Amino acid sequence: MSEDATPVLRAEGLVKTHHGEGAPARAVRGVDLSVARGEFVAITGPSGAGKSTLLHLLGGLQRPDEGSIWLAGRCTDSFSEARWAVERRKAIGIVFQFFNLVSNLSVADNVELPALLAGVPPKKARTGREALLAELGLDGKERSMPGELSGGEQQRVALARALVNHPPLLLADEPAGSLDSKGTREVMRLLSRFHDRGQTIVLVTHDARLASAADRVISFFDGRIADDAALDGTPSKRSGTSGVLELRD
Ligand SMILES: Nc1ncnc2c1ncn2[C@@H]1O[C@H](COP(=O)(O)OP(=O)(O)OP(=O)(O)O)[C@@H](O)[C@H]1O
Repeated sequence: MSEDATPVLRAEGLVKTHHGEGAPARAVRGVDLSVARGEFVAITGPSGAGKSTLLHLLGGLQRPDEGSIWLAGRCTDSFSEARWAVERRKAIGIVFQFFNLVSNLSVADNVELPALLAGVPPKKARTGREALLAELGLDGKERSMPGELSGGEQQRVALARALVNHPPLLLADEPAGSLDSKGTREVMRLLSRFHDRGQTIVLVTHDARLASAADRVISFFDGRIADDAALDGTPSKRSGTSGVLELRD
């Protein structure tokens, strides 16, 4: 297999049960998934289906009870927490619903931090930060603190932070979930723009309209993939009826 044909992300047999106060929640019940370089995959489904848990497993933020994950062909089974942290810094950008910016760091420092932690020389980190913030319409906000920005602006800072190390994979967990309709449109437009330039994206959303920005939509239900369809009309391997029309209606 040539290097380009190696999936950016592959998962096999993922299972995850949460043990909280109440009954155990079987959030992910056996997921196989392969994401090719340059794909924009949306994972959509109802609240509680297990979407966020799946994304957390894919980004190494939680460990599966069973199953394996490969990043660019490298099996992560033996990764320590520290190794996963390094991978997230270099190979995986993540944006969350509530931005997760460091509140006592400026916009500039929030975006530069992952680059500096990855060993990028300060001058190069600054150049990268400046280019991304300009691209995301945030030049002039470098010295602002996150709390001084609108939700949409904070999410754009989070996007800049996620992309500053040019990770092969971007994971997005309900990135528009706490934004108004203008902020939602903006985030989706930006995700589409980065995808057009080759960024591989896995987006989790309960909103089927947002999912239609992707070129492949996975319907997630009760911890399992119920349907997996490319939006170019390619028939689903998992069901006789494509989920595309339902999602676009
Ligand atoms: N840390 C946790 N401890 C206990 N149960 C959890 C935990 N995280 C998630 N769950 C449970 O696991 C199931 C799946 O949750 P998850 O957040 O993955 O679903 P989701 O599809 O992302 O939902 P939503 O769209 O509402 O965010 C739910 O029953 C949830 O209550």
